[in-house]
Amino acid sequence: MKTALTIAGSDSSGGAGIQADLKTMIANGVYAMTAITALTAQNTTGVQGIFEVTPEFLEQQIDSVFTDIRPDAVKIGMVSSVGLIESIAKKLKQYEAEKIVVDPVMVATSGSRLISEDAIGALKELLLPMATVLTPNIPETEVLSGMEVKTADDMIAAAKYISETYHCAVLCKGGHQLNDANDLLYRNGDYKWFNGKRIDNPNTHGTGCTLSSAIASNLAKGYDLDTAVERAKAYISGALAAMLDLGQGSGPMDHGFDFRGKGFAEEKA
Ligand SMILES: Nc1ncnc2c1ncn2[C@@H]1O[C@H](COP(=O)(O)OP(=O)(O)OP(=O)(O)O)[C@@H](O)[C@H]1O
Ligand SMILES: Cc1ncc(CO)c(N)n1
Repeated sequence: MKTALTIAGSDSSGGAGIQADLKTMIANGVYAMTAITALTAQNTTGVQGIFEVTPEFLEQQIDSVFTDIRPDAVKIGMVSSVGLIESIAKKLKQYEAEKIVVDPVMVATSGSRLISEDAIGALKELLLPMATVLTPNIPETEVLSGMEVKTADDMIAAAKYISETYHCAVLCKGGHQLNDANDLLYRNGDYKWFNGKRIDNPNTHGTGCTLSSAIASNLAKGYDLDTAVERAKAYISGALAAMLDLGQGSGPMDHGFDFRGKGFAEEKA
């Protein structure tokens, strides 16, 4: 079985972060492992608290994983401080990790900030150049490029800048801000649109985490980047289309939609 590691923060409400990553990886057919950067006390209405692990303990978790079950792909999500970013960069270099998906998490869907200002510099300098693919949404694309993004052409210009500056492929997500389901992949001086069907669902907590984990899972299984993005978008469309409606804010998706109808969930219930 292929394996994937998520290095990210825990979301107590289960819709984003580590929990979304685990659910997504299982649903996409890989064995999932975790290195937790922080615990958040969080729900669909906001983030009530953040408790970071120390860089030393994050390194210990990454050591434990790589020295035993080597991940075929790695997804990096919420990393809120410079020390944690330095630890991840050091350890992934040491273990020569491959297929790294970086989701440059900055602000939760609920509007809460998940990274310190100085950590953005470290993210750019240390993690972006290691990424097989980077998955910013529009606001993150603006921060990373220093450009304003209001149109599809702006997305192309900003993704080109980020890709050329940090030498990585960039999947700029249209998301809730621009055209919902249409994402742009910029790579090696060329670009390609992945157009999804917009699903009319206000519950989008954790969409970014879910997409990046689904891409990492499919890269782990050996699919090329285009196919991995295609398959990840099909998975997220299914999870949104299941129309789960939980909580008082922007709720989570149904990560297990594909298990149902096969008798599995019902039999085990
Ligand atoms: N209503 C929708 N219908 C279909 N696909 C969607 C919809 N909203 C978002 N997506 C897709 O979900 C994926 C995640 O994009 P999005 O921009 O929402 O991420 P994000 O803003 O990083 O998420 P988060 O809210 O977790 O921070 C993208 O592939 C995007 O195209
Ligand atoms: C822990 C965590 N990571 C990422 C996000 C982004 O959606 C979130 N809300 N919480």
